[in-house]
Amino acid sequence: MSEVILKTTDLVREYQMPRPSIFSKQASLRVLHGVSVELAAGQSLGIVGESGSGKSTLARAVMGLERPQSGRVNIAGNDIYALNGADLREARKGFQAIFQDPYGSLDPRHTVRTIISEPVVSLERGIDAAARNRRIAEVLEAVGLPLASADKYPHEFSGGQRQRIAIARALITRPALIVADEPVSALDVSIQAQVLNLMMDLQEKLGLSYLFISHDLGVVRAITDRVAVMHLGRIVEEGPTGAVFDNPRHPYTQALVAAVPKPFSGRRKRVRSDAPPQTPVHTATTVTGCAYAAVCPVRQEICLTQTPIAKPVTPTWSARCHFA
Ligand SMILES: Nc1ncnc2c1ncn2[C@@H]1O[C@H](COP(=O)(O)OP(=O)(O)OP(=O)(O)O)[C@@H](O)[C@H]1O
Repeated sequence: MSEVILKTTDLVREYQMPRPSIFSKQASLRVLHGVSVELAAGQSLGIVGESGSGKSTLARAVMGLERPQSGRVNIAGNDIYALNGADLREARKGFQAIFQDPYGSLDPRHTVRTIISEPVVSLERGIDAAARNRRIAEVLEAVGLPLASADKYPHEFSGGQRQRIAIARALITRPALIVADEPVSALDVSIQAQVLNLMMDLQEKLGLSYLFISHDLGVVRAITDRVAVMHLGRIVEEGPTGAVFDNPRHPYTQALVAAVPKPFSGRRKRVRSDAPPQTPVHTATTVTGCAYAAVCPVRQEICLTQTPIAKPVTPTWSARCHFA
């Protein structure tokens, strides 16, 4: 077994509920009921489940943002809630987050340079301006944005570009683990595929590990090696993604999978750039459950659509896609 980058043990998280009256007893809502998950270095673990099942609460607990009432979060050998001060800052460089909303998560008053460099400024206090600028150039290049983007403001970018900025900010401390909470849910389906492909490329190049939270099983199938299914704050099933989705054992997983539209039943398969165009593109099943694909004339990448394209086209195979 390869090195474990993330291990949560019996996480319990409760929220205090408002008292209906001063005479009522304080009630609490238990959202995580002893959640234990494990992620091997360089791999991706998906967390799926209905809205309200506790996925984001788990993400916040892993990120050290909300202390659980009990249980432990261990990242790269560090017990996160046992650390503080310089030790915590050092450990924090090793894990970063990407959130759902590329509009809300970037401060509109700041330039991209300021936004991207914020994690190094707060976690690597001794870093000088030249080293910081080198890091900014490095991460902008990694996410496919021009260096000139650094001096622009978030409103000057599209949703997909903003999510690239969020990814650049997450990469700047050179983390090993990225917690991605619904990172593509707010994006157009065609842009979702580009961002997912970027995340997969970065994983290959940088050896990243992803804790990938999504309610979209198609997206999770595309990007994760293993998946844990959450129901009412408990993990009810965990295993290799293909096996869990193709042969779900828990009735809740069976219901989740059954609720997904047909194209989802396609298996994960990457088409490499040198692969011959042997599969007619109109049979394409996309990562997002769309059934049609066409090559974008601008980006020369496969774009995904929910409606049929006029006629089958032969893509240039300049991007990876997922086929039935
Ligand atoms: N700060 C909070 N105070 C009180 N209750 C909360 C708080 N945060 C979350 N909850 C409750 O915890 C439960 C789980 O919420 P959570 O956001 O983790 O679910 P989720 O699976 O991520 O849902 P979604 O997919 O809709 O984001 C919900 O019932 C939610 O109302």
